Parts: sequence; C-alpha cells; structure tokens
Amino acid sequence: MAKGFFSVPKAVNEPIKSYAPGTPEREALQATINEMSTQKIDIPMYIGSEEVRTNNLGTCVSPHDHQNVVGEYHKGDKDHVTQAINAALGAREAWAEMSWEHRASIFLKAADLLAGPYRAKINAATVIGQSKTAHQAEIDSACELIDFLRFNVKFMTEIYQDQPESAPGMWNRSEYRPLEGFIFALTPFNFTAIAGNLPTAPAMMGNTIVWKPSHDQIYSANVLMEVFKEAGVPDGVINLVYVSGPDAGDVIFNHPDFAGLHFTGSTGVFQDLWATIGNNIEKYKTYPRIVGETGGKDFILAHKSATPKGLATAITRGAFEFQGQKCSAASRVYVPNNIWDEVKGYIIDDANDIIKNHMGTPHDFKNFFTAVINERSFDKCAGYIERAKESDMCEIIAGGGYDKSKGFFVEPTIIVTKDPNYESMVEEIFGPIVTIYVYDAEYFDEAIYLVDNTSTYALTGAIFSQDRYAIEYATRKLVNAAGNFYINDKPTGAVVGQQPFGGSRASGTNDKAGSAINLMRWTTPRTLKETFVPPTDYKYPFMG
Ligand SMILES: NC(=O)c1ccc[n+]([C@@H]2O[C@H](COP(=O)([O-])OP(=O)(O)OC[C@H]3O[C@@H](n4cnc5c(N)ncnc54)[C@H](O)[C@@H]3O)[C@@H](O)[C@H]2O)c1
Ligand SMILES: N[C@@H](CCC=O)C(=O)O
Repeated sequence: MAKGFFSVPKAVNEPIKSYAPGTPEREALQATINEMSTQKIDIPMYIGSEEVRTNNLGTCVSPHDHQNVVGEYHKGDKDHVTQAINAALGAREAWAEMSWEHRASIFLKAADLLAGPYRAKINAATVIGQSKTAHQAEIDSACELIDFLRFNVKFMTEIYQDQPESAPGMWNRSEYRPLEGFIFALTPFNFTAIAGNLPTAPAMMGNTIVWKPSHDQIYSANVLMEVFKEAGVPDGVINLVYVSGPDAGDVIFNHPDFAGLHFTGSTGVFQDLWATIGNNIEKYKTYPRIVGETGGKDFILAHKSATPKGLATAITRGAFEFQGQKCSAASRVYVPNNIWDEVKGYIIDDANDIIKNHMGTPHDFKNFFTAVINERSFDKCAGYIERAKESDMCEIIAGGGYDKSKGFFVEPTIIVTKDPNYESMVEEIFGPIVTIYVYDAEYFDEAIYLVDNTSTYALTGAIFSQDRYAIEYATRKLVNAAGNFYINDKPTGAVVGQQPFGGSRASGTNDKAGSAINLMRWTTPRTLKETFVPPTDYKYPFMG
C-alpha cells in the first residue's frame, strides 16, 4: 500500500515530429511501413491470459490498396464475449485494489513505449491499416494517445485529491471506487488514439474492460494491445475481442454486471445502444454509466470581415485532412458574398493541387490525401456526389471524381448549394466532401440562425472574422451549436489538455475525452465519516 502522498510526473504534450526529408523519424517510419506492409500477420483475440485463435478469419487490408492483405484476425462469437466478461470480472478485485500509483505507472510506461520504441510501429500500423498520412498518424496514434495516457494520470490524481471538509471531532474522506462490474469499450475506426483511450481511461480508474474495436482498426489495435501488455497491464484487465457489434451487444447489454459503456462512433449506433440499455435497466446491479462521443456536422461561419486566405486554408485543411474522416471535419461552410470570389479561387486551387500532386498512397510522404476507409464509405460518398451532380440546387466546383479499382479514392470535393438545407449541409457524410452556402454579407444574423438550426449535431464549429463585435456576437449566439468552438481556426485538431474535446445535442454526452470530467464517469465515490469520540447521551442540550 502507498506510503507517501505521491505527485505524478508533470504532464506535457508530446512534441509532434515533422517527418521532414532527412529526419531520423522519417527514415524509421518509412522502413517500418516498408517492412510491415509486405507481411501478413496473424492477429488473435486477447481474453484473460489467452491469445484466442478461432481460425474463422477476417482480413485487414490497406484502404489505399485493398488487395494488399496485411493481417488476418480471428473472429469471435457470443461465447468469446462471455469469456471476455468473465475474464474482466475475474481480474477486477486485484486490479481495483492495486494502489493507484502502480496503475498510474503502468500507463505512464505505455506512454513512454509509444513515444519511443513503438512510435514507428504504431504510426506505420495506422498508415497501413487506416490510410493516414505520416503527419495524421503522428498527431493521432503517437501524440494524442501519449497525451491521453499522461494527462489522464494527472486528472486521476486530481480527482483522488478532491476531499471533503471535516468539522471538529470528525474526519470525512472520499474514496473513488471503480464501478461495480465491467466496462464495455466500443471504439471507432478513425482514431487509433480514441481506440486506445476508451479502454485505458476507465482501466486507469480501477475498472476492467471488454474492448471491441471497429473491424477497420483491428490492425493498429493489435499493436496497442502489444504496448499495453509490455507496459504491464495485467491479464484480464483489458480484453480485446473481434465480434460483430450486435453479437457483443446481445451478451453485454443483458449481463447483470454491465456497469458502463465507453463509446465513440456514429450517432445512430449510440442511440440504439442507449435504447437497449434503457430497456434492460432492471437487469443490471447498478445504473450503467453511458458515455458516448458521436457524429458531427461541423461548420465554418465566415463574417464579411474574414481574411479570405486564412479562411480558405481552414476550409481545405478542415475538410480534407484524413479525407474528411474526423468527427470534427468542416463539412458545411457559410461564406458572405463580398469575399466569396476570392475564397472560391483559393479553395479550387487547393483542391486541384491536391488531386494533381498530393493524392495517392500514404506510403509516399508527398501525399496530403489518400483513400477513405472502406467500400461502404466510398459508395456513400459517391452517392452524395452523384446526387449533387444531378441537383439543380448544387454545383460541384472542384473534385467530384472517385475510383475504387485499387484503393477507395474519392477526390476532395467542393459542392456549392443554393439551398441551405440541402442534404449535404445537414447530414454527416464522413468523407472528403464539403458544402458551401454563400449568403448575403449584410445578413449575418440569418447566417447565424442557419448554422444553429440546420443540423441536429453540435460537435465543432468555427467563426472567421476580423471584427471583434462579430466574433463576440457569434460566440454568444452559437453557445449551444458546438462543444468545441474555434475563433479564426479550423474546427479540427483538438489537443489533449488544451482543448478538451466533445460535443452535445446529437453529438454525444460531452464528457470531454482526456479530461477529469471523463474520468469521473468511471468512478463511484464512497464517502466515509469517522467520529473520533462518539456521543454517549442521546439527549440534546435544548431538552434542558
Ligand atoms: N465525437 C467524437 O469524439 C468522435 C470521434 C471519432 C469518431 N466519431 C464518430 O464516429 C463515426 C465514425 O466511426 P465508425 O464508422 O467506426 O462508427 P460506427 O458507429 O460505425 O462504429 C463504432 C463502433 O460501434 C460498433 N458497432 C456498429 N454497429 C453496432 C451495433 N449495432 N451494436 C454494437 N456495436 C456496433 C462498430 O463495430 C465500432 O466498433 C462518425 O460518426 C464520427 O463522427 C466521433
Ligand atoms: N479530436 C479530433 C477529432 C476526433 C474525431 O474524429 C479533432 O479535434 O480533430
């Protein structure tokens, strides 16, 4: 047990490496990509102390080269979900009782492994399996995950330090227990860091986990599990299974020890899960915690005073980095007519330059833009593009092409619409398609109203303006339109510890990943009151 009031190492953001020509990190990453992309690895499930192989195999491919099979994973079924729950429950007592500093130490070691010996491997896995460029992989699978781990250790200790007052004659204490049961971490394809954070955040607070990743992220999830094991996460604390979502849900949401859902993914899936949990509420020992960060229809609103070049660059980066597959991606933009011609010229030039010179495999570091994650996503994007081509209300001013012969490539596409409620202004596409509505520069209030009322989501948004009154006004009027609001910046790229991330309305429970708010959801505090000298007479003084 602890024999000191320990302070943890100061959390600082992991510096982002540049991967510029001639740097050692570029050489290491390139070599690791070359080596890993020519291998086909065998990927087991991890349940308790076992590596589980079923020989019912699924494949991991590169989205930018879908015939290249880089891994085969062993698919599980409902029995494996039950085994994973049993392993989590079996490991729970020892893990919950371990002193917090040892839990902290394990995750700080995981951060250092990712920052050092595993950096090239986790980035290469994300480049190969999720088609991120070197830069996008670095800010996600290396830096953001390292930050999650280090900052969560700091937040954990801040929570533990939060103690009640004690009046004379007594000592009041708060004890931050893990939840009574197991946690289900259900993770998306698009951020390796999120896949790593959703099981580790509750685990850090003493919980044990059943983790089901997206099928499209299994390749890098396997590297994460290797890191967790090397860092010393004990068997059974994080159990990784590859089963269908509905199979996992059928077992987990009917289990009496289900204590919490840590979800990131689409809004529709989250709402279905919430409904199922609600319907099953009488089956559980405790009220499960439900944390879900979900979809977005993220906006950029420009005021007539906005600087055209800065706005255009924010549109290009915000909409097209990682092929628009960030929940935060700019996907609807409101531009005033006084600056539109200039902005239009810049963004068309950017899109054409990307298509001509910087689109292709992420293995080639000159590329800014690669493939979307899978055929379903490709077909969905193609559908939006074809409908826009046919619509009288729309014009495609850049991109609009797509080709899935080798990889799932959809060009960066800019739609201009005359209808502010056109489908691509309203629905989450999750691909490289941005839609622009040009408004009369003198009607800023109407543009604000549209921003606030067009979509059910409220994840990220940005205002571009050089007029401080306009900035203040939009910030106030759009108070509920985004959980992360940017002023003269693109709406993507939140950094742990700097811009706590999450949205409300249909975008989630806004428990801010990588913050104390999130960690609080994974603990159920017990209050202890100790009286030093108990009273010995039941009568009160007023009784005379
Ligand atoms: N708000 C945020 O912080 C944030 C961050 C990243 C991604 N996202 C959102 O995630 C989505 C993209 O990720 P995705 O395509 O992997 O999401 P998704 O909803 O398709 O899948 C998320 C997870 O849920 C599982 N799943 C799917 N259907 C299920 C079901 N019926 N029952 C149980 N599990 C099921 C998937 O296998 C996966 O593991 C986008 O909507 C994006 O906006 C949000
Ligand atoms: N936190 C990331 C988005 C994560 C969702 O996909 C950002 O701010 O761009």
